[in-house]
Parts: sequence; structure tokens; C-alpha cells
Amino acid sequence: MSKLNLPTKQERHTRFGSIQPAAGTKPTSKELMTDLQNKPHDYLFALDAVGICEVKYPVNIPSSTSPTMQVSMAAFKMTTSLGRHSKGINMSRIMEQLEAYRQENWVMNLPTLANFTQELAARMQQTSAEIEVWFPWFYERISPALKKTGLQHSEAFIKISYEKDCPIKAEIGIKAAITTLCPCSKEISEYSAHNQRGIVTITAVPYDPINVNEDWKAMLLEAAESNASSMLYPVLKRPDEKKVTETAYENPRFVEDMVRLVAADLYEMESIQAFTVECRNEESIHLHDAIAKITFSKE
Ligand SMILES: Nc1nc2c(ncn2[C@@H]2O[C@H](COP(=O)(O)OP(=O)(O)OP(=O)(O)O)[C@@H](O)[C@H]2O)c(=O)[nH]1
Repeated sequence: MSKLNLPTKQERHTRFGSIQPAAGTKPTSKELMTDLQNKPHDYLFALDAVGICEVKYPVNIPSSTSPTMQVSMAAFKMTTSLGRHSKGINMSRIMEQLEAYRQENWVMNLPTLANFTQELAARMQQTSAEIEVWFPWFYERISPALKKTGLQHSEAFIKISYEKDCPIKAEIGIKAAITTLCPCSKEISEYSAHNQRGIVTITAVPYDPINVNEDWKAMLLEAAESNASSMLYPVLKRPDEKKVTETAYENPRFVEDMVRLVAADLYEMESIQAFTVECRNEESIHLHDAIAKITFSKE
């Protein structure tokens, strides 16, 4: 093939429609630019929350299980309140703060995220701030018969709510995948029973948000998995697969059974004040899913 005689990159851009920037009349230095967000007026209403979401950022996550320190990709929602006489917040400051924490190599847990939230409210000169963050948390999972190790993950969740002169509030959570085997199908069929992947979502309010001693991620995962027909495993050889299949048959669960059994475990956890448990089964004999949910407070 003969060699193409391409124009320069700049010439190519011009040919495809790029133009030179206009001279312009508006200021280009920051000091001379209007700060619209901080122009005082009566803007009719105060706001509960304004900020940014879908912010993907790497974070260091501590864990009681191996790997005990891991870098994960978190999705943040970060908001503050806004007074009636302020037009807008300075949104760039939220990302500035997140980047400053990253450069400090921070380890994200409940106390450090509580500090982050409180600092954000101060930086934005607002009375309240809220951070919600979801991140994949990885842990080693060993197969039930041949003890083969692989890495698995669940989605973990932290929400911190800061309000000036009030105690910090927190919510923790996990979204874990499990196997459920249908009790009805097992009961009525001559052999076999349909089973499916269930998604258990737990959110919980700890009594003392800053001093949750246990690795709450492991604690909530245990509540979801130990009540399922079977856990999921990354590596399964034939003896493992036999064990998993038979364990599921020995422990049939409806979605209703799942949320009630997980709720019982959470009820027994002394550090948890209130919780919500949802189970969604991706049904293997339908196109639709089966769902159940319970919300409970010990207060
Ligand atoms: N408040 C507000 N800001 C927005 C909106 N949409 C985009 N922006 C952001 O406005 C930002 C620039 O504003 P600021 O953060 O106030 O920038 P600045 O005033 O130079 O920042 P400071 O030096 O911290 O005062 C950009 O990061 C945009 O992302 C919006 O709907 N509301």
C-alpha cells in the first residue's frame, strides 16, 4: 500500500472545522471574574443538599481479612446544605478536598470519613454535609472441600451525615450475592429444585458511628451469607461443586426467609441500632425477580 501524505495535525483540525479562539471581552483572570455563587440575595429557599455525585476516586480500604489493605475504586456523592441567601456552593472545593486527602494517602474508614464530612461543611461555610460512598471490598474466599483460594468482592457502603452542634450520624451497608434454592420447587418436584443468584442489600445504623469495633463489612457479609442456601465462590473444583450443590439443597430459602433470617442476626448484633434488609432473587424460572424487604429499629 502506498504511504499517505497527511497534512499536519493542526491543518487536519482546521480542515475538520476547528477555528481560532475569539478575542473576547470578558476577563480572563480569576480576580476579575464575577463570583456568581457568592452573590448575596434572597434566593427564596434554603437547600437541604447541593453537591456532586458519581465521583469515582481510588481509596485505601482497611479490612480484617486478607487483603488487609486494598486500593478500591469508590463512587462518592458529596453534598452540603445551602443557606437562603447564598446562590450556590463552590463545587470545585469538594474535589479539591478529595484530592488533598488522596495526596495524603488517607485510609477510608468511619472516623476518617466523619472528619472528611465535617471538614467539608467548614470549607463550604455550611451547617451540614453528607457523604455517601459505595466501593467494592475484596476478600479471600476458600472453596468448601479442596480449600482453593480466590478473591471475591461485595459492594460496601458508608454514609456520614454531619450537622453543626449535633452528633455525627452514620449508616453502613453491604450488597452481597448469594445462592438461594427454592423451597417450594424442592417440596413439589420429584427431583431437583430451581435455584438462583440472590442479591442481599443490608443497611444498618450503628449506635456509635465512629467506634464500630468489628470490621463491619465482614460482620454484615457474614449475616447475608450464613443465612443463604449457599455462598458464592470464585474457585470451585468438582468436590467443591458437589458440596455447594448439596448445601444449597439442605438449606432452601424464599426471599422472605432470607430477609427474616438476616434480620434476626442483625437484631443480635449489639453495635447495631436499626437496619434494613432487602433480598432480590434473579429468578431462573422467570424473566422477573422476586423481592422482599424489612426495616427494623431497636429503639
Ligand atoms: N454551584 C454550582 N456550581 C456548578 C454547577 N455546575 C457546574 N458548577 C461548577 O462551578 C465550578 C466553578 O466554581 P467554583 O468552585 O465556585 O470556582 P471558584 O469560585 O473559582 O472557586 P474558589 O476559588 O474555591 O472560590 C466548576 O467546578 C463547575 O463544575 C451548578 O449547577 N452549581
